[in-house]
Amino acid sequence: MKGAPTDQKWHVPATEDSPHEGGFRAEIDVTVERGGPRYGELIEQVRTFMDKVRYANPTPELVDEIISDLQEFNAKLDTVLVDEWTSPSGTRIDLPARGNITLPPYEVVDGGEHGVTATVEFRPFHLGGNGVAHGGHVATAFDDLGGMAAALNVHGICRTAYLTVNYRSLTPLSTPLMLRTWVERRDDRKLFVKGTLHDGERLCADLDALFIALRRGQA
Ligand SMILES: CCCCCCCCCCCCCC(=O)SCCNC(=O)CCNC(=O)[C@H](O)C(C)(C)COP(=O)(O)OP(=O)(O)OC[C@H]1O[C@@H](n2cnc3c(N)ncnc32)[C@H](O)[C@@H]1OP(=O)(O)O
Repeated sequence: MKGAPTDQKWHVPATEDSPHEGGFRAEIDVTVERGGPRYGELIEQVRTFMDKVRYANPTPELVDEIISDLQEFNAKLDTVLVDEWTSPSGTRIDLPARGNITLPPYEVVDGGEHGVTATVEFRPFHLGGNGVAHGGHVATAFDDLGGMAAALNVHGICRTAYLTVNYRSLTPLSTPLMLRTWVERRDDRKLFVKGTLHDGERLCADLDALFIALRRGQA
Protein backbone atom coordinates (compact mmCIF):
# COMPACT_ATOMS: atom_id res chain seq x y z
CA MET A 1 0.00 0.00 0.00
CA LYS A 2 1.21 3.50 -0.71
CA GLY A 3 -1.27 6.33 -1.20
CA ALA A 4 -4.51 4.56 -0.19
CA PRO A 5 -5.97 1.09 0.36
CA THR A 6 -6.73 -0.69 -2.90
CA ASP A 7 -9.62 -2.96 -1.96
CA GLN A 8 -12.33 -0.53 -0.87
CA LYS A 9 -15.92 -0.52 -2.10
CA TRP A 10 -17.78 2.76 -2.41
CA HIS A 11 -21.52 2.63 -1.90
CA VAL A 12 -22.56 5.53 -4.12
CA PRO A 13 -23.08 4.28 -7.67
CA ALA A 14 -21.64 6.37 -10.46
CA THR A 15 -23.75 7.12 -13.49
CA GLU A 16 -22.55 5.81 -16.79
CA ASP A 17 -22.02 9.11 -18.55
CA SER A 18 -21.16 11.43 -15.75
CA PRO A 19 -19.98 9.93 -12.53
CA HIS A 20 -19.52 13.47 -11.19
CA GLU A 21 -22.03 13.91 -8.35
CA GLY A 22 -22.18 17.22 -6.55
CA GLY A 23 -18.87 18.53 -5.24
CA PHE A 24 -17.15 15.21 -5.51
CA ARG A 25 -17.39 12.30 -7.87
CA ALA A 26 -19.77 9.63 -6.70
CA GLU A 27 -17.08 7.10 -7.28
CA ILE A 28 -13.47 7.76 -6.48
CA ASP A 29 -11.19 7.13 -9.40
CA VAL A 30 -8.29 4.96 -8.37
CA THR A 31 -5.52 4.36 -10.84
CA VAL A 32 -2.00 3.09 -11.05
CA GLU A 33 -1.49 4.01 -14.68
CA ARG A 34 -2.35 7.63 -15.35
CA GLY A 35 0.74 9.70 -16.08
CA GLY A 36 2.74 6.58 -16.87
CA PRO A 37 5.23 4.50 -14.93
CA ARG A 38 7.50 7.46 -14.10
CA TYR A 39 4.79 9.88 -12.89
CA GLY A 40 5.94 9.32 -9.29
CA GLU A 41 9.47 10.33 -10.25
CA LEU A 42 8.09 13.53 -11.79
CA ILE A 43 6.29 14.36 -8.55
CA GLU A 44 9.44 13.58 -6.57
CA GLN A 45 11.51 15.90 -8.79
CA VAL A 46 8.97 18.68 -8.24
CA ARG A 47 9.18 18.17 -4.48
CA THR A 48 12.99 18.19 -4.63
CA PHE A 49 12.84 21.39 -6.66
CA MET A 50 10.66 23.00 -3.98
CA ASP A 51 13.12 21.84 -1.29
CA LYS A 52 15.95 23.51 -3.15
CA VAL A 53 14.03 26.70 -3.90
CA ARG A 54 13.23 26.97 -0.18
CA TYR A 55 16.90 26.92 0.80
CA ALA A 56 18.74 28.35 -2.24
CA ASN A 57 20.06 31.89 -2.49
CA PRO A 58 20.45 32.12 -6.28
CA THR A 59 22.24 34.84 -8.19
CA PRO A 60 20.02 37.11 -10.34
CA GLU A 61 21.53 35.43 -13.40
CA LEU A 62 20.58 31.97 -12.15
CA VAL A 63 17.06 33.23 -11.32
CA ASP A 64 16.74 34.43 -14.95
CA GLU A 65 17.92 31.06 -16.23
CA ILE A 66 15.60 29.03 -14.01
CA ILE A 67 12.59 31.23 -14.88
CA SER A 68 13.13 30.58 -18.55
CA ASP A 69 13.54 26.81 -17.94
CA LEU A 70 10.31 26.82 -15.91
CA GLN A 71 8.49 28.73 -18.64
CA GLU A 72 9.44 25.93 -21.02
CA PHE A 73 8.22 23.26 -18.60
CA ASN A 74 4.95 25.11 -18.06
CA ALA A 75 4.42 25.45 -21.81
CA LYS A 76 4.90 21.69 -22.18
CA LEU A 77 2.32 20.98 -19.46
CA ASP A 78 -0.08 23.48 -21.06
CA THR A 79 -0.45 21.00 -23.93
CA VAL A 80 -1.77 18.21 -21.68
CA LEU A 81 -3.98 19.96 -19.11
CA VAL A 82 -7.13 18.05 -18.04
CA ASP A 83 -9.78 18.56 -15.39
CA GLU A 84 -9.28 17.67 -11.74
CA TRP A 85 -11.16 14.39 -12.15
CA THR A 86 -8.91 13.00 -14.85
CA SER A 87 -5.55 14.21 -13.64
CA PRO A 88 -3.33 11.48 -12.16
CA SER A 89 -2.68 13.70 -9.13
CA GLY A 90 -4.72 12.45 -6.17
CA THR A 91 -5.77 9.19 -7.85
CA ARG A 92 -2.49 7.27 -8.11
CA ILE A 93 -2.93 4.98 -5.13
CA ASP A 94 0.42 3.31 -5.83
CA LEU A 95 2.26 6.57 -5.09
CA PRO A 96 2.93 8.44 -1.85
CA ALA A 97 -0.02 10.73 -1.00
CA ARG A 98 -1.77 9.41 -4.14
CA GLY A 99 0.68 11.39 -6.29
CA ASN A 100 -0.70 14.70 -5.00
CA ILE A 101 2.15 17.22 -4.88
CA THR A 102 0.30 19.51 -2.48
CA LEU A 103 0.20 16.91 0.29
CA PRO A 104 3.04 15.94 2.61
CA PRO A 105 4.13 12.60 1.15
CA TYR A 106 2.70 9.72 3.16
CA GLU A 107 2.50 6.00 2.65
CA VAL A 108 -0.49 4.08 3.98
CA VAL A 109 0.67 1.07 5.97
CA ASP A 110 -2.81 -0.11 6.89
CA GLY A 111 -6.27 1.24 6.11
CA GLY A 112 -9.87 0.16 6.49
CA GLU A 113 -13.07 0.81 8.43
CA HIS A 114 -11.04 0.64 11.64
CA GLY A 115 -8.81 3.56 10.63
CA VAL A 116 -5.63 4.44 8.83
CA THR A 117 -1.98 4.07 9.76
CA ALA A 118 0.52 5.86 7.57
CA THR A 119 4.12 6.95 7.59
CA VAL A 120 4.60 10.59 6.67
CA GLU A 121 7.77 12.55 6.07
CA PHE A 122 7.64 16.32 6.00
CA ARG A 123 10.02 17.63 3.39
CA PRO A 124 12.56 20.42 3.79
CA PHE A 125 10.11 22.76 1.99
CA HIS A 126 7.51 22.11 4.70
CA LEU A 127 9.67 24.26 6.99
CA GLY A 128 7.86 26.51 9.43
CA GLY A 129 10.94 27.84 11.21
CA ASN A 130 13.82 26.69 13.38
CA GLY A 131 14.19 23.51 11.32
CA VAL A 132 10.74 22.06 12.08
CA ALA A 133 7.48 21.61 10.19
CA HIS A 134 4.96 24.37 9.62
CA GLY A 135 1.80 23.71 11.61
CA GLY A 136 -0.39 24.19 8.55
CA HIS A 137 1.33 21.30 6.80
CA VAL A 138 0.75 19.10 9.86
CA ALA A 139 -2.95 20.02 9.67
CA THR A 140 -2.99 19.19 5.95
CA ALA A 141 -1.66 15.69 6.65
CA PHE A 142 -4.30 15.21 9.36
CA ASP A 143 -7.06 16.51 7.09
CA ASP A 144 -6.29 14.12 4.26
CA LEU A 145 -5.70 11.05 6.42
CA GLY A 146 -8.58 11.93 8.77
CA GLY A 147 -10.76 12.30 5.68
CA MET A 148 -9.52 8.94 4.47
CA ALA A 149 -10.41 7.26 7.78
CA ALA A 150 -13.91 8.77 7.56
CA ALA A 151 -14.28 7.76 3.91
CA LEU A 152 -13.18 4.19 4.54
CA ASN A 153 -15.59 3.97 7.48
CA VAL A 154 -18.67 4.99 5.49
CA HIS A 155 -17.46 3.82 2.06
CA GLY A 156 -18.15 7.26 0.68
CA ILE A 157 -16.82 10.76 0.44
CA CYS A 158 -16.72 12.98 3.53
CA ARG A 159 -15.98 16.63 4.01
CA THR A 160 -14.25 18.34 6.90
CA ALA A 161 -16.61 20.33 9.15
CA TYR A 162 -13.99 21.17 11.77
CA LEU A 163 -10.43 20.17 12.39
CA THR A 164 -8.57 20.89 15.61
CA VAL A 165 -4.87 20.13 15.83
CA ASN A 166 -3.13 20.21 19.18
CA TYR A 167 0.58 20.75 18.69
CA ARG A 168 2.14 18.84 21.56
CA SER A 169 5.83 19.02 20.57
CA LEU A 170 7.91 20.04 17.55
CA THR A 171 7.46 18.07 14.33
CA PRO A 172 10.77 17.31 12.61
CA LEU A 173 11.45 17.51 8.88
CA SER A 174 13.01 14.69 6.81
CA THR A 175 12.10 12.08 9.42
CA PRO A 176 9.68 9.18 8.98
CA LEU A 177 6.78 9.82 11.37
CA MET A 178 3.77 7.64 12.22
CA LEU A 179 0.34 9.17 11.65
CA ARG A 180 -2.81 7.35 12.78
CA THR A 181 -6.45 8.36 12.27
CA TRP A 182 -9.62 6.57 13.28
CA VAL A 183 -13.35 7.18 13.62
CA GLU A 184 -14.02 7.32 17.31
CA ARG A 185 -17.77 7.76 17.00
CA ARG A 186 -20.35 7.90 14.24
CA ASP A 187 -23.69 9.66 14.54
CA ASP A 188 -25.51 9.22 11.22
CA ARG A 189 -23.58 11.43 8.73
CA LYS A 190 -21.28 12.81 11.43
CA LEU A 191 -17.95 11.10 11.90
CA PHE A 192 -15.91 12.14 14.91
CA VAL A 193 -12.32 11.43 13.98
CA LYS A 194 -9.25 11.31 16.21
CA GLY A 195 -5.63 11.14 15.18
CA THR A 196 -2.07 11.16 16.42
CA LEU A 197 1.31 12.01 14.92
CA HIS A 198 4.37 10.45 16.53
CA ASP A 199 8.12 10.75 16.09
CA GLY A 200 9.07 7.40 17.58
CA GLU A 201 7.48 7.39 21.04
CA ARG A 202 7.11 11.16 21.15
CA LEU A 203 3.69 12.65 20.42
CA CYS A 204 4.09 15.61 18.05
CA ALA A 205 0.42 16.45 17.53
CA ASP A 206 -3.07 15.07 17.89
CA LEU A 207 -6.30 15.57 16.02
CA ASP A 208 -9.94 16.11 16.92
CA ALA A 209 -12.10 16.49 13.82
CA LEU A 210 -15.62 16.20 12.49
CA PHE A 211 -16.20 14.91 8.98
CA ILE A 212 -19.63 14.86 7.36
CA ALA A 213 -20.55 12.12 4.93
CA LEU A 214 -21.85 13.87 1.83
CA ARG A 215 -25.38 13.23 0.67
CA ARG A 216 -25.80 11.94 -2.83
CA GLY A 217 -25.35 14.77 -5.30
CA GLN A 218 -24.32 17.24 -2.60
CA ALA A 219 -22.23 20.16 -3.86
C1 LIG B 1 -9.31 4.06 -2.34
C2 LIG B 1 -9.13 5.50 -2.46
C3 LIG B 1 -9.33 6.17 -1.11
C4 LIG B 1 -9.37 7.65 -1.25
C5 LIG B 1 -9.71 8.29 0.02
C6 LIG B 1 -9.86 9.73 -0.21
C7 LIG B 1 -9.52 10.46 0.99
C8 LIG B 1 -9.60 11.91 0.68
C9 LIG B 1 -9.65 12.67 1.92
C10 LIG B 1 -9.73 14.13 1.61
C11 LIG B 1 -10.18 14.84 2.84
C12 LIG B 1 -10.19 16.33 2.58
C13 LIG B 1 -11.43 16.88 3.16
C14 LIG B 1 -11.49 18.36 2.97
O1 LIG B 1 -10.52 19.05 3.10
S1 LIG B 1 -13.01 18.99 2.58
C15 LIG B 1 -12.70 20.75 2.38
C16 LIG B 1 -12.85 21.54 3.67
N1 LIG B 1 -14.21 21.54 4.13
C17 LIG B 1 -15.15 22.29 3.62
O2 LIG B 1 -14.94 23.08 2.69
C18 LIG B 1 -16.51 22.13 4.22
C19 LIG B 1 -17.41 23.34 4.03
N2 LIG B 1 -18.69 23.08 4.71
C20 LIG B 1 -19.64 22.35 4.13
O3 LIG B 1 -19.55 21.96 2.96
C21 LIG B 1 -20.83 22.00 4.97
O4 LIG B 1 -20.92 22.86 6.06
C22 LIG B 1 -20.78 20.52 5.50
C23 LIG B 1 -20.76 19.55 4.30
C24 LIG B 1 -19.55 20.29 6.38
C25 LIG B 1 -22.00 20.24 6.32
O5 LIG B 1 -23.12 20.65 5.60
P1 LIG B 1 -24.40 19.70 5.35
O6 LIG B 1 -25.44 20.54 4.72
O7 LIG B 1 -23.99 18.46 4.63
O8 LIG B 1 -24.82 19.22 6.76
P2 LIG B 1 -25.51 20.03 7.95
O9 LIG B 1 -25.13 21.47 7.96
O10 LIG B 1 -26.95 19.67 7.97
O11 LIG B 1 -24.76 19.34 9.17
C26 LIG B 1 -24.92 17.96 9.41
C27 LIG B 1 -24.69 17.75 10.89
O12 LIG B 1 -23.33 18.12 11.19
C28 LIG B 1 -23.33 19.18 12.15
N3 LIG B 1 -22.23 20.10 11.83
C29 LIG B 1 -21.92 20.61 10.61
N4 LIG B 1 -20.85 21.40 10.71
C30 LIG B 1 -20.47 21.40 12.00
C31 LIG B 1 -19.42 21.99 12.71
N5 LIG B 1 -18.51 22.79 12.13
N6 LIG B 1 -19.34 21.76 14.03
C32 LIG B 1 -20.20 20.93 14.67
N7 LIG B 1 -21.22 20.31 14.04
C33 LIG B 1 -21.35 20.56 12.72
C34 LIG B 1 -24.68 19.85 12.03
O13 LIG B 1 -25.03 20.53 13.23
C35 LIG B 1 -25.54 18.65 11.75
O14 LIG B 1 -25.74 17.96 12.97
P3 LIG B 1 -27.20 17.37 13.33
O15 LIG B 1 -28.11 18.55 13.42
O16 LIG B 1 -27.57 16.46 12.21
O17 LIG B 1 -27.00 16.66 14.64
